[in-house]
Amino acid sequence: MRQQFVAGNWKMNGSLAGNAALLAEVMAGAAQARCEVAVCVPFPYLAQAQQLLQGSKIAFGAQDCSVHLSGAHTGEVAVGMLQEFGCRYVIVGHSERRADHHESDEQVAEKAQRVIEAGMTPIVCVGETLEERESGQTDAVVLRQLRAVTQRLGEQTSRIVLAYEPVWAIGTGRTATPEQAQAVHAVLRDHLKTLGEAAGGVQILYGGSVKPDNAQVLFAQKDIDGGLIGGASLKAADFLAIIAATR
Ligand SMILES: O=C[C@H](O)COP(=O)(O)O
Repeated sequence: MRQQFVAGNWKMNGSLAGNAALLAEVMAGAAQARCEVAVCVPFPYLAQAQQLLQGSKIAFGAQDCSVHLSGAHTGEVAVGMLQEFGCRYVIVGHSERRADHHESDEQVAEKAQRVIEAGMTPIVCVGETLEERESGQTDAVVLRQLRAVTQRLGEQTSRIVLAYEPVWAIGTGRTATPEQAQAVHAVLRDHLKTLGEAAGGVQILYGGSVKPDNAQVLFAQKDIDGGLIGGASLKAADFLAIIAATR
C-alpha cells in the first residue's frame, strides 16, 4: 500500500513573519498526520524552513532547480545548493514554469535527473491544457511528458514522485472530477508499471484546485496518492483539512 503524500506548493507567496505563523500552525496540526507532508517554498525562505521545521514531521523542498551544476548562469539555483539547505523535494516541470520559461520535456527530465543525483526527490509535474483536453489529447500529452523523464531515468524512475496537474484546473477553482483524475492517474500508473515493480509503486499526486471540500473524494481514488496543493496550502486550516482527508 502506497503511503499518501500532501505537498504544499507556495509558489511566489510568503513573508518571513507570515511563513513563521503558517508553519507553526501546520506543524502543530499535522504532528499526528498519517500521510507524508511537505512544503515547497520560494528559494529565499529555504533557510527559514530548514530552521523552523527541524525535528518536525514536515519535510520541505524547492520549486525548481537549474539543469547546470554551477558556473556562469545568473539567477539559477543548483541542486547542490538545495541539498545543502536540507531540501528533500524539488518540484520540476510545473506547468507555470513550462509556460512562463518555455521549459521543454527534455529540460524537465534533465532537472529530475540532477535532483536525484543530488540525493533529493523530484516531484515531476505533468498535465494537459484545456485545448489539449478538449481535442482528446490528454493521454498523449501526459505520456509524452512522462516518457521524457522515464527514458532519461530508466530504473531510477522509482525515485520520483509524479504529480498530475491539469493546467485548466490550476488556480481556477475548476477541479478535475475524481473520475477524470483517476482515469489519467491510471494511464500514468500503467506506463510506470512497464518499468518494473518499483516504478509502478511511485506516488502519483493530483494537483489543481484541491480544497478541503473535494480532497477526500479525490484521495479515495485508487491511483491518487495525495495532492500537490497550491492556494489552499497558504491557509493552515485548509492545508490541515486536506492532510486530514488522506486515507
Ligand atoms: O502546484 C500546485 C498546483 O499548481 C495547484 O495549484 P492550486 O491548488 O492553487 O490550483
